[in-house]
Amino acid sequence: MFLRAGPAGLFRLRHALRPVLVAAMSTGTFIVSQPLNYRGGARVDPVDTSGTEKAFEPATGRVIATFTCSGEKEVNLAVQDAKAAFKIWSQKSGMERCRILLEAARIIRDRKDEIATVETINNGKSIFEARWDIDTSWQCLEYYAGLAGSMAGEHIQLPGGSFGYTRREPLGVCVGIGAWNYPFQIVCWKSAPALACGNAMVFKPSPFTPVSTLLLAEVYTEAGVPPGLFNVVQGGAATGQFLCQHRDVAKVSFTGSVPTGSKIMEMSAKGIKPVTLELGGKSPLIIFSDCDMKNAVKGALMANFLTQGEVCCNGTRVFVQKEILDQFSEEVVKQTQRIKIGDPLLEDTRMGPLINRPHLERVLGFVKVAKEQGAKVLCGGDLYVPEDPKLKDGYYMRPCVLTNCRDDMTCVKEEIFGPVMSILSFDTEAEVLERANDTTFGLAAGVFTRDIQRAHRVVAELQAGMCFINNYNVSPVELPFGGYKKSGFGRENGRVTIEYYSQLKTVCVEMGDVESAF
Ligand SMILES: NC(=O)C1=CN([C@@H]2O[C@H](COP(=O)(O)OP(=O)(O)OC[C@H]3O[C@@H](n4cnc5c(N)ncnc54)[C@H](O)[C@@H]3O)[C@@H](O)[C@H]2O)C=CC1
Ligand SMILES: NCCCC(=O)O
Repeated sequence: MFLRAGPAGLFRLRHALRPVLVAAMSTGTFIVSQPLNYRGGARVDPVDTSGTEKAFEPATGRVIATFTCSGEKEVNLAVQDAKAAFKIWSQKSGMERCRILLEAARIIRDRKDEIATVETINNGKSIFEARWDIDTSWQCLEYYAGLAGSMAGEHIQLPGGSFGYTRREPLGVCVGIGAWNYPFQIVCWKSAPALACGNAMVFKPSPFTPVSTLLLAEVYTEAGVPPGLFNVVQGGAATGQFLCQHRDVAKVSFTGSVPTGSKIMEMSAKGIKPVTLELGGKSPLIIFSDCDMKNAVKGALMANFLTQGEVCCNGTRVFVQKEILDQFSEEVVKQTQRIKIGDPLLEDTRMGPLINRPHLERVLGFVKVAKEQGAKVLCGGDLYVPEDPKLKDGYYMRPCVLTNCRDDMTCVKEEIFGPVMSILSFDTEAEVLERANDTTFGLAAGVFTRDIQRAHRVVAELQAGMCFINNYNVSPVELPFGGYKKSGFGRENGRVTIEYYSQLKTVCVEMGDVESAF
């Protein structure tokens, strides 16, 4: 599918052909034949291996790429290239970095349809949604481009004309490790602040979704970052471990599950490396009886069914005040049954396939256990086989709404990471707050009410890093995103993320004589 990048003429030809290529990309046709590692400003095959992996098109179950996982030598080469590029990049002014990041944002905007199409093919989410993800990706680059030029330290006056100042300095080579649910957005949310602060990055995508990260690598090169500033190594746990344990890596930013996050923290602790951990969740969404019902129902769908429910911050525990339980459930079911499932590249599809067969079976298993434990299925929760024969081996299921749920059920306690909403009823504000917080996770939470005092009182009590009032799962890049408790720490997006990709140097300047104790 991708033409090889080579001389400038061929590069221009590829640009000219892009709209045609995008139009030609349909479900069941895409194959990746180029190398999937990126080092020194070009696609490369790894010099050594820690196994091979296959990437699939979830819509059809077809293999779209077979690739080599990077071994220790390849990881080392990527880190050394990043180290060399860091020397050049970290010496640039904030405004110079700003211009290059803005150019990268512009290229992503121009290539939005192509990147969204590749994302849809490899992840399974609908093209409609993938375009949203690409928007939040270039917006992130634009946002941090804006901050790059204004990063500064402080000047502090001291007695006798002496003074101090602080310098905000980059960390060095940062590692990013991503999950498969938002492949392009995740790599942008990590690399944009890292590069804006003057760091280099080596990124490892999930082996399930290796493809779109390469497009970002090419975009950065085209925008003018030094070769080696942004490198990609492919692979699974072994490759990730080589990265985390590498002595020249200054920081690890990880998105993924709690057990892997815990291992990453352990490895980083050995090297005293700072980590950002964006982990799982089991977030509460609280619907009070005075809510705007139409918006609350829309919010519940947004909180549960984007990306086939494979979203870490989903509000999967939907607490509904008893007075409106029946009306709310009826309306949610009606709207859920209208969701169009099928070929994710079709414009009117709103739910595509899950990421792979084992994950689909795992999610269906949760529904089965929920029924055994007494939950009632109001709709969905079963396999879906689209009529189109080319989709028959895809990983589809109908979105599921469960009611009669109790706090001790597996579907209410564990992260399902699929399109399964659990409805629970409640009586009072105090009761629902206690139940909402009764979890080891703390990524997100939401509340729907028309009572403004109650809305703020409730979010102040919720133990979650990302709270929504009268909406859910919107992702403005200006707002910090991250978890409490086992959902992790550190933040992505917003001004505060600068703190996680830079360090402060304090300089103390004596203007008089040294007052010595000796
Ligand atoms: N808080 C957030 O922003 C998000 C959290 N997640 C969470 O991620 C999970 C789903 O993603 P998965 O990819 O299945 O998670 P995962 O933890 O299995 O894998 C995540 C990444 O870590 C790598 N990895 C696995 N073992 C490793 C090791 N020992 N050392 C270094 N790297 C290793 C994987 O290859 C992959 O790139 C869910 O729990 C979900 O809630 C997903 C997206 C966003
Ligand atoms: N835009 C949603 C980010 C959350 C996630 O990566 O799961």
